[in-house]
Amino acid sequence: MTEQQTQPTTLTRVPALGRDGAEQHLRPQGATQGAILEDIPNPTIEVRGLSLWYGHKQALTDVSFKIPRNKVTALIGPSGCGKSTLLRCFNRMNDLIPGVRIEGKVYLDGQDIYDRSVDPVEVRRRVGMVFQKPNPFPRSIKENILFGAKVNGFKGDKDRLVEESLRRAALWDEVKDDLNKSGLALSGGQQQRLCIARAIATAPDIILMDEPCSALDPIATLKIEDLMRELAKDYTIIIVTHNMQQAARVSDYTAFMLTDERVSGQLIEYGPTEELFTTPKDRRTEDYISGRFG
Ligand SMILES: Nc1ncnc2c1ncn2[C@@H]1O[C@H](COP(=O)(O)OP(=O)(O)OP(=O)(O)O)[C@@H](O)[C@H]1O
Repeated sequence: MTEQQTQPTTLTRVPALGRDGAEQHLRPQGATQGAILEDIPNPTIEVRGLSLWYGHKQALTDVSFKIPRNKVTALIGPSGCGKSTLLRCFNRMNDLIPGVRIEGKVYLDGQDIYDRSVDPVEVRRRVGMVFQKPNPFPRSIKENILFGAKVNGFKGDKDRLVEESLRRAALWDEVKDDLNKSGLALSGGQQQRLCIARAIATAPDIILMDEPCSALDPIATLKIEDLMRELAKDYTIIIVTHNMQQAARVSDYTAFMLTDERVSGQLIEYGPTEELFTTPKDRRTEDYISGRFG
């Protein structure tokens, strides 16, 4: 566990709730959360009663919430609580893991992405993903951008696509004279922005980011955080982060998840980031954001 994970966020202002008896949790501990449906009109994603098992092991339990369009939503919670599993449900990446069973619904713009009629490849085009460790292909910068576009049968102006994708990922000025250089020759932060540009090039609606800054230094991290805010003007961004300060800095909405001895992968609390960090409704959220566990 990193130092950042254990430190309470400086933005935290927790309410003075009692520490004992009935006030321990505003919601009964261990209760399945059912629907946590903030009033979010026209969400990009709606999750309803989502549960997931890896073989016999349950990793998500009855998760329901709506993810707002063109905002940054952060998934936070202690290690192993199911954040990455939930994130991977949004582009059907869990389908690729043998033995996975899913119940419940994930609607993308009102369409159930697990419906038989839906092509998972099309889902993954609409829902791009950026991983913890930058993973450019061992090809040129230009080829990295064009790869997904080619797979999707892109017929437009390739040079324009490369430039626009790199501009949107705030990388163009740094690489415009070196487009044939290997993506692997870039710095870690530049590689991550190249991966974001590669995701953007397939014209997604949503970009999933699974701890995108955990392998980066503080300066590269701030650049990616600025970029996330910029990208949220055009895309719905969902980020998994261990770093609560980062969640507080970049996200509009935050979902707090927990696995305890009774229930795996529950959504404990969800709402506007400022509210969740300053006036959490559930004692477990308060304990987590103030560094008392996890
Ligand atoms: N491919 C898999 N096969 C079996 N179990 C898995 C698999 N991936 C995750 N799990 C289990 O599911 C649970 C949730 O894992 P997940 O990676 O989603 O949690 P997380 O909150 O993202 O954790 P971390 O913050 O440590 O990355 C954990 O108990 C984990 O061991």
